[in-house]
Amino acid sequence: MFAEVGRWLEARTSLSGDWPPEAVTAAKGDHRVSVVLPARNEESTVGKIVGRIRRDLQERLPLVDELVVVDSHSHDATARRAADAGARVVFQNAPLPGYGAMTGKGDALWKALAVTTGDVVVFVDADLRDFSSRFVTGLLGPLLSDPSVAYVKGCYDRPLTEGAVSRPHAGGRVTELVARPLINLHWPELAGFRQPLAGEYAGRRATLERIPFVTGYGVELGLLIDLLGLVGLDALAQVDLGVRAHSHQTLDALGQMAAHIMLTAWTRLERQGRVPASALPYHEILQFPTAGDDRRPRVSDVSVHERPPLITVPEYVEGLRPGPEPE
Ligand SMILES: O=c1ccn([C@@H]2O[C@H](COP(=O)(O)OP(=O)(O)O[C@H]3O[C@H](CO)[C@@H](O)[C@H](O)[C@H]3O)[C@@H](O)[C@H]2O)c(=O)[nH]1
Ligand SMILES: O=C(O)[C@H](O)COP(=O)(O)O
Repeated sequence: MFAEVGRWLEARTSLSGDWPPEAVTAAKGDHRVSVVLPARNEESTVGKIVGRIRRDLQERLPLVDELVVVDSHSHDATARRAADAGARVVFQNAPLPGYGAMTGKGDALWKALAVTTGDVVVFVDADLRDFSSRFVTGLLGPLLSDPSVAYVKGCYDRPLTEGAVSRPHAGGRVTELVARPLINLHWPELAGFRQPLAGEYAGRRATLERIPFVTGYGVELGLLIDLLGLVGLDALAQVDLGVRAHSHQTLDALGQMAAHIMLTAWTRLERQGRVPASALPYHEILQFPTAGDDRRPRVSDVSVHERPPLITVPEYVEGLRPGPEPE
């Protein structure tokens, strides 16, 4: 099995430096490129990322046609910062109102896919602290230059930064302790993805609209597993984007994220007939808070919900794409 992974790594891994922005722009041809940033309370970073993409990939080079920030129920100035920097802001509940309101990152991405128009869509997290537009050009390189590639995932080194101290390679705790072991045990073909939970990836609309989106943090794992089934490993690629620094969540929040990842894996095992539907895991977890004064156990709902493939949504197929109305 790992021989196949080795062959794939050799054939399908590149470096962002392999894809100079000018060459990627030249390869764009008739493609239309949308960039989407899902953002929940990211007022401190979203404007800088949008501004960088605008300057480098819209004003200096004609690479990005559409730049959208999905405001994912923020309580801060995320929407204003994003709009001021030049993005079109879509509130998560606005598109496809007939499908009910939901929360979560995966739901934000599904809504973004519904309202954007690019045939190639790039997703970038809005909490990146050292964003470079090479993240976008690196992800676009393989897609725009090779029609057999359907989806490109970013990978990088991940420091763990606490205050002034930054430990190289110590970040990505859910990735290393949960996601990668799960993938190796159940979908070893995907073991070559260094950062399976990376929020930076790009895909062809024609592919993305054919798969479901888990609404919460399971979205990345769900996409990888479902894409493997839909298009096969050779249509997937990864690009090394260098180093990625972001704002870290609390250990308690990461525990909930880990549960989302495990439940998402379970839904795929069940769908693939590898575990019985009757063995549905419990959907709540009890945690002992690791921060603050109140250390009493707390229960969190970690249920995993899902949006259907957009190609099955009549309003989407008929092109009735709602605009960015306020929530
Ligand atoms: O309800 C939400 C939660 C998060 N986000 C945004 O999604 C991005 C990533 O969220 P974050 O909470 O920073 O996730 P991480 O702790 O960085 O988690 C990693 O692992 C997750 C699980 O796979 C992935 O979704 C993330 O992209 C990846 O960076 C950020 O722009 C958030 O603002 C939303 O839009 N809506
Ligand atoms: O991707 C992950 O594993 C989680 O987002 C945790 O990342 P961190 O350990 O860098 O906070």
